[in-house]
Amino acid sequence: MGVKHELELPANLEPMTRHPKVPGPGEPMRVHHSMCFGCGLDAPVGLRLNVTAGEDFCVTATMPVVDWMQGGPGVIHGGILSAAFDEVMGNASILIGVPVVTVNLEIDYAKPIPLGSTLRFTAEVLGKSGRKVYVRSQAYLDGFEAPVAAAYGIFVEINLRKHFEGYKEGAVKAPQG
Ligand SMILES: CCCCCCCCCCCCCCCC(=O)SCCNC(=O)CCNC(=O)[C@H](O)C(C)(C)COP(=O)(O)OP(=O)(O)OC[C@H]1O[C@@H](n2cnc3c(N)ncnc32)[C@H](O)[C@@H]1OP(=O)(O)O
Repeated sequence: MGVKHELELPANLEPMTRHPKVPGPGEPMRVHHSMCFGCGLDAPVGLRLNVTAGEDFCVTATMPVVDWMQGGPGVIHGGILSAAFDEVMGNASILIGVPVVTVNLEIDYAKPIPLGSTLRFTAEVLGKSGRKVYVRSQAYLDGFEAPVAAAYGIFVEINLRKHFEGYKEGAVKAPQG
């Protein structure tokens, strides 16, 4: 069946501006947390996604599909792909300069994705309405014609300090030295 679904966007989308301090097109997005499962370089197990800023409200990313990501024999686990979409779309939201967390994630899985392949992602912020940020992402194996999977996410703006208050004591710290 392939990628079939569209996110219903509200009518009252607000104009967005790209934050002046985010990386320019072609530059790497900054790791938001070194122990993050999605992008952190110190995380003991993680996707270590490399996300690159694009034009306007777009990012791209690549992810090698390695053996520990296996779900069915020889192919990626759907939850791993979902986590990758979450991370890539969260990074796209950074371009409009608001700290967000995911509240809703929808995925279309169109083709099995073999271990040993490299996934390429595109993601773009479609709009903002109040605290809600609407994002879409697609994943490709060869070229950019037919996506092998696609995702829509709704992210909600948070007050970073307040949101994580009470959880930081339990945070896993990066190894020293
Ligand atoms: C790792 C994190 C680092 C963060 C640093 C920032 C760096 C930038 C990102 C980098 C990349 C990260 C990528 C991974 C990101 C995750 O994976 S985050 C982890 C998973 N997500 C969570 O843990 C979020 C858990 N949820 C919550 O804490 C609370 O629901 C929230 C998000 C604080 C919202 O609660 P609230 O402040 O009480 O607000 P509430 O009125 O309930 O909702 C606000 C609006 O959202 C709407 N909404 C709420 N839930 C839903 C829903 N499920 N569906 C649709 N709409 C909804 C409400 O209807 C409301 O709409 P309006 O009435 O304003 O029109």
